[in-house]
Amino acid sequence: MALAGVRVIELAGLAPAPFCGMILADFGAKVIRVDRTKVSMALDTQARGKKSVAINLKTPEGVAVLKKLCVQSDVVLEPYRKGVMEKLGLGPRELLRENPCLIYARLTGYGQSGSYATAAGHDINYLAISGLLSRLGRSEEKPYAPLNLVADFAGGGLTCALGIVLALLERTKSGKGQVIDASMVEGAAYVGSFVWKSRSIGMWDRPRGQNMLDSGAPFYDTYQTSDGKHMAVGAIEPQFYRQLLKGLELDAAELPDQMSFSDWPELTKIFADRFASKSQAEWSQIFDGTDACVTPVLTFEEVSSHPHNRERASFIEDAGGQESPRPAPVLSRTPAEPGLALDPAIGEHTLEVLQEYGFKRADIDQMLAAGVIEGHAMKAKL
Ligand SMILES: C[C@H](CCC[C@@H](C)[C@H]1CC[C@H]2[C@@H]3[C@H](O)C[C@@H]4C[C@H](O)CC[C@]4(C)[C@H]3C[C@H](O)[C@]12C)C(=O)SCCNC(=O)CCNC(=O)[C@H](O)C(C)(C)COP(=O)(O)OP(=O)(O)OC[C@H]1O[C@@H](n2cnc3c(N)ncnc32)[C@H](O)[C@@H]1OP(=O)(O)O
Repeated sequence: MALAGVRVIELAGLAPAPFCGMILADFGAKVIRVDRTKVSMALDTQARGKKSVAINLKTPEGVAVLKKLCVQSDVVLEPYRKGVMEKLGLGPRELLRENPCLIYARLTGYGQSGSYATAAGHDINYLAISGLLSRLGRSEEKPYAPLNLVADFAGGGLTCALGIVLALLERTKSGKGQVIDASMVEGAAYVGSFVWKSRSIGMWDRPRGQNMLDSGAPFYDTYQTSDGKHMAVGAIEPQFYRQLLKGLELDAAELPDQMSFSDWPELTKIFADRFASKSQAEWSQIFDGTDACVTPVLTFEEVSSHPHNRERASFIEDAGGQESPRPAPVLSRTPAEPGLALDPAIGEHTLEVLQEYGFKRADIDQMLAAGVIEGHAMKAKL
């Protein structure tokens, strides 16, 4: 796999950093998640392929353990509020002094500087400060956050993973590590570059929800079908729009022009009436195999059995029978091989990992007795 041999220490976080760690693990990195002690349940639902060690970082011994892990690793990924790692004595200065090759990735909402740097926040706040949230939502309605996909995952976890891979690539030339300041505000804004830069061609001149790609246009929207399901329509180009009209059995000569903004609400009603006259399956049959850019809106229960997804094996099932998306993109020679085992329990691999990183069994036992580390597998054996 592409990242085979890369060792990553991931400090346990809420959602974006776990996703970043999962991407690295999917593509072959050895990812060790550092959990807190005295925690019964892992909040990391993105733990595929990771190992877990539980260390109490509020003890000097715990800090020393983490340092020793980081000295032998390529990447440390931390998801805490600015200043938390420094308070623990685990800031970049300390860790890079001991391991100058270390890539120190800091994934936060607001970044490591600026007046919001130490403020708590979540996806919706970062999206708001990026400017993007102001553009999301239907006409005459308040802004709407599309799940926590944009800041947490696209602008956060994924962008941070890109930063880590770039730093690993650069390190092959310089031999040096570096610090990555991944701000979800900036990552989200960057993901939104198209919106920013396509203002120059008038793409966003109209209020929220009245533009071509933000649910303003009748040919770029979803429509309810007679069975209460939905179809997605993305017939932008004239040749595809003609096919949409053909499928809907509408005559272009009797309709307003496709690009007549003022007629879009009327055209939307006409399309909505048509879509409401047949079931999703009937519309799928009509549009499948055409270039009308019309597809059924599938539920999570339906996606893996849709012929296209099934043919590409786009979804995988883990040992617990839970489905999830296959890692993307697909590399021809060194594709990802996602682990299918159940997610690790907190501290499941403490003993195994510490021994692998050179800790003596007697020292491990001592730290275990003192509550510096915890290991469930270890407990079972004792
Ligand atoms: C929208 C998403 C968030 C969705 C997440 C949800 C899936 C989950 C959120 C709440 C969960 C529920 C809840 O916990 C209650 C139940 C718990 C139960 O166990 C399970 C069910 C629950 C219902 C549970 C279910 C779900 O999991 C939830 C619903 C996001 O937007 S995520 C993005 C968030 N933002 C960031 O990540 C940006 C960077 N981080 C931060 O800004 C802050 O970390 C943050 C997120 C604001 C949290 O601030 P907080 O004050 O809590 O922490 P920090 O200031 O960062 O400090 C961390 C302290 O912890 C110490 N520490 C860390 N590791 C260790 C260790 N190994 N040992 C000892 N101590 C450790 C560290 O030293 C810090 O201590 P100090 O405060 O003393 O400095």
